[in-house]
Amino acid sequence: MFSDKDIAHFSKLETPFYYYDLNLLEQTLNACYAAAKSHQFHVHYAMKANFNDMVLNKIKAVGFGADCVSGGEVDKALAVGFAKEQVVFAGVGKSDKEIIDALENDIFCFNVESLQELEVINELAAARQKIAKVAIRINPNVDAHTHANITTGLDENKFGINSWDMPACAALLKSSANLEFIGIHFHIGSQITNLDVYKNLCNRVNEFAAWFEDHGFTVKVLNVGGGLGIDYHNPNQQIPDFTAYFKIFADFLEVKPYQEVHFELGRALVGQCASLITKVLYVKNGKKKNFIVLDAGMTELMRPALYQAYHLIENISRLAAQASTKYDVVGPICESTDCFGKEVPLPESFRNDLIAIRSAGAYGEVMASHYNLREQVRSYSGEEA
Ligand SMILES: Cc1ncc(COP(=O)(O)O)c(C=O)c1O
Ligand SMILES: N[C@@H](CCCC[NH3+])C(=O)O
Repeated sequence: MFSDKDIAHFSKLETPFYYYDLNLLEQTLNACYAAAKSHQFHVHYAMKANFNDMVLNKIKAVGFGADCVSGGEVDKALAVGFAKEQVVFAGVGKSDKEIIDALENDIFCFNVESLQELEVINELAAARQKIAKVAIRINPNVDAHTHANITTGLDENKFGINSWDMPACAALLKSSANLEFIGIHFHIGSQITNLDVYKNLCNRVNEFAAWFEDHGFTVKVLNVGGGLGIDYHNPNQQIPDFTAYFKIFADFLEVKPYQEVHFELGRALVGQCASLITKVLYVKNGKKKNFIVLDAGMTELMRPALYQAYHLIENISRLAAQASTKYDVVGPICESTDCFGKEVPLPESFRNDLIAIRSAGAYGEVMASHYNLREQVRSYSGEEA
């Protein structure tokens, strides 16, 4: 929800830009931290969701670790001051250079996604007289019941090591002198709103942890990934129910006294704290359709074009007016999928009206591109208002 002061401030800034509500971010982080702490759970923030400096600084200050998916993210996490013991490196395609840099930086662990990657990390660690801590990312074949394009834990997905490869994985771990097995890792998908799927995940985590322990390994870390969704239809009910989320794991995971439970939340922490603020360039009233053409497009926020994702769209120049007209709200990019919403009910809208596209804090600014040689999208926070 924007105050009159916010909107007056926006009208002085060049659009389009991401606007971050850092107070809301802080409240969300504190709620998550407290809920996790009550079960002694550890959270590594999934940096891929948003690596804007303003956001990362708040997250680091609360005390979360960083879950990184590229050498660039590892470097950034260390540069903004996350402790190396709190940096985890995941990803299905780590390059040799990225692995070497992470080894040199002595990060906490690698979440390993294939048998070949285990061999490569062992070789690269041996060449440097290092011991690499590894957690095995297991593909548990659990359906996250989310959009197919953001499901990661089914047999047909590219992520993780499949259950039938566990004997080979155990053998490799035993024969690899430069690997230290610390635990198991899972991530079944993103924007999960049906919390019941996490019960299925917990059952699989329990089975795999028992399997590794039966085969002579000590499983110190149970990393269950992230994926908690947000309510894109109600951006003003902003803080996800972290208590209910963590309670599922507290109730259904079998945790031994020497084990730690790790989470990698992204979207739930940052999703509601930003909006993309854009301006109406043109209004086109056709016979079949009315169009609003914005100065932001899929180059600034790709989710609708990529996953037909819903984001609430508001004309914040006319908040008091009735939503009397239906518009297709589109961007300036030369692609027909460059559309933020079809038949969106809005007040009658005019050139230069400010439009807010809500819930854009996660996978928004970080997925922006230069397609059509667009300028890099700007960002501001309420602290500058
Ligand atoms: C391995 C891993 N961990 C954590 C996340 C964070 O997911 P989310 O933003 O849905 O919490 C992702 C992205 O889906 C991921 O691939
Ligand atoms: N980028 C996706 C989520 C993918 C999560 C990364 N594993 C989104 O915008 O919803």
